[in-house]
Amino acid sequence: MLTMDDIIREGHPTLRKTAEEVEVPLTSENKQLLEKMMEFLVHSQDPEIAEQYKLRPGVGLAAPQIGISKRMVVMRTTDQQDELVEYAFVNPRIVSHSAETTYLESGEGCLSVDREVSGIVPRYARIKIEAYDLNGNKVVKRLRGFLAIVFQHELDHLNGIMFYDRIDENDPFKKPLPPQEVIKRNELDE
Ligand SMILES: COc1ccccc1NC(=O)N[C@H](C(=O)N(CC(=O)NO)CC1CCCC1)C(C)(C)C
Ligand SMILES: [Zn+2]
Repeated sequence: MLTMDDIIREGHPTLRKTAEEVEVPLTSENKQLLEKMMEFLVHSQDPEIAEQYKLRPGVGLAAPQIGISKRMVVMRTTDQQDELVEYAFVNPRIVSHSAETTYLESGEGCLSVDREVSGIVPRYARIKIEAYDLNGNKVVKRLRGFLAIVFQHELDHLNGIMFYDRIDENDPFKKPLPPQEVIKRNELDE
């Protein structure tokens, strides 16, 4: 089983690489890898196992975080109907997104970052994504809320981006402007 020892931490070069596309349908090796990543999230959300192995409560994990530079991510959290959702995505991408942005009031953390980095991490509020699932089937989904944030956080890992890269260092707690306010400002300029 995967434990925190298998998760590489900031400073490891693999976290800054662009991960490679994965051949679909998945080889059994890549399928097993994706299943082990999902198993980590399940374990990390099980009070007994998480306590025993000192696992941080994970809601998402990208393959580069276990040192494997492949475009594969897993997510396990509750959706807006408070239903448990588990996603294993291969070659995921955002095909369209809202102009509106969202962010976690409390900021973000990362399984690969052993320190607090405070500040607002702007994310698209709503996204339409395409990916392949464990069985190589094409998936098209619309995500919003926390799920959309987790997806964007994991997708960044496939492109060598860490959450704190997105915090405005000059004004870490600047709230991203909703687009309608931006439009009003432009009208004033004319
Ligand atoms: C069961 O756990 C929860 C239940 C309800 C709300 C939140 C959580 N857990 C998390 O947000 N967990 C974070 C997480 O897994 N990640 C994923 C990660 O580091 N992926 O690379 C960081 C999150 C920050 C924003 C989205 C994902 C860590 C870095 C704090 C472990
Ligand atoms: Zn992370």
